[in-house]
Amino acid sequence: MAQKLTPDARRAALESLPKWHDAEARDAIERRFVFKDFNQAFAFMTRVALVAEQMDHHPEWFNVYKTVDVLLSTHDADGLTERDVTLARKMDAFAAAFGI
Ligand SMILES: C[C@H](O)[C@H](O)[C@H]1CNC2=NC(N)=NC(=O)C2=N1
Repeated sequence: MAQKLTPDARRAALESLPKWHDAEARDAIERRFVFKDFNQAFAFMTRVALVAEQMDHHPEWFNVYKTVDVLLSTHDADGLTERDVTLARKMDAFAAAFGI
């Protein structure tokens, strides 16, 4: 089972994920993605969904029109693990393909 990141590992992970920030009141990280339109936002979500299934690791997210708010945390560990960092990197790569 995935282990929670130590404070040092957590700090290093966040430094390597400059577009993400600590969540309020949870051991989790968050990022807001704002796309050109809903079509691109949902295309992004579709691609992420397929990878999440492959990883068996799923985001907590909220979509309104072209905005996708994402929170990543590992429920089984009740906190941030390497799986969240991996998924964040994949999400950043997908978003970069849409120019954000
Ligand atoms: C049964 C299933 O493998 C587990 O519930 C998986 C599913 N997706 C998950 N996603 C996240 N974010 N955290 C988990 O602990 C987790 N566990």
